[in-house]
Amino acid sequence: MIAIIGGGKMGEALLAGLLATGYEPTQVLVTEPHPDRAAELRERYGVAAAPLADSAARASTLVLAVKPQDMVEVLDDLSPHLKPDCLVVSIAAGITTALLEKHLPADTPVVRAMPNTPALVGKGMTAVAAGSHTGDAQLDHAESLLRSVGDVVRVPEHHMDTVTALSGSGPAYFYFIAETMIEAGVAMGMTRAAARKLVTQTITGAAEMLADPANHPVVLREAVTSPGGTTAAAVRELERHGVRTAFTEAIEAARDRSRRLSEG
Ligand SMILES: NC(=O)C1=CN([C@@H]2O[C@H](COP(=O)(O)OP(=O)(O)OC[C@H]3O[C@@H](n4cnc5c(N)ncnc54)[C@H](O)[C@@H]3O)[C@@H](O)[C@H]2O)C=CC1
Ligand SMILES: O=C(O)[C@@H]1CCC=N1
Repeated sequence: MIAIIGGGKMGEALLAGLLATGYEPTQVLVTEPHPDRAAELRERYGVAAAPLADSAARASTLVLAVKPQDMVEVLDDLSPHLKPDCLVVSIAAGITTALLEKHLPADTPVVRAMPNTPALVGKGMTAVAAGSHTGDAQLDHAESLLRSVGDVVRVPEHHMDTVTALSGSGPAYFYFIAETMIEAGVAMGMTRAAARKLVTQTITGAAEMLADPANHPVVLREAVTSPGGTTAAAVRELERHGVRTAFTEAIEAARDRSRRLSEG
């Protein structure tokens, strides 16, 4: 039995992914304090909602999908009820395996994971790191659960705040760029629908080319940049406005925020 604690955006994405890859609704429990939301998940997926103590007592794997700020309270509440040898997987930004272990029974195997919202369409990118009592088989199990919503890589835990800043928050950066490009098209007189179509297909196509490891981003950009042409004019403006530095500092800010989230 798997229990998902927190039926928000990411909890639902994981729930949908598990069911889509062969788990039965009877094998999954959800703990969600908002009754309307719990009812919605029950109706949409046919899974049972359970109080935290029941989920902790029945599940052999717990997936913690609550906000980092709620994590310590949730750990303290579930800890006395936890089934022996239960694997605890947290997807919360910034919450270290050391913090999880401190608030769980001694020797509890934990995995810290960082997915992203494209998990909702099966195209997530998740990084995982094991805690100090987690064996290979348990990490494999966590990885296979998360593979139900996309790709998974293993990283040393000291990289998890950087992962959070790159791929965890990353979709928001691309939406920010998309929004800006669409509005630029609208400002130049295009309909929003037409600008959106152009921008969306451009991002999709560019992402597919970038996915081939043989294609370096600089080489791809050079191929678009005709001598004396339009792209060179655009890139010169991006450099003049310090967009490269802005992105680097934005990603550093996300990493630093992730680091601070463990401090409460
Ligand atoms: N949204 C994102 O792009 C990503 C979020 N995360 C992490 O996933 C976690 C959840 O994020 P979202 O799904 O975006 O948030 P959300 O706010 O949509 O979901 C959190 C859910 O937890 C529930 N909850 C609150 N207290 C609870 C308790 N005591 N017991 C059980 N459930 C409780 C809330 O009612 C809510 O439905 C966070 O820790 C976040 O850092 C990780 C990767 C990406
Ligand atoms: O913004 C956040 O804190 C969460 C973690 C990564 C993406 N969203």
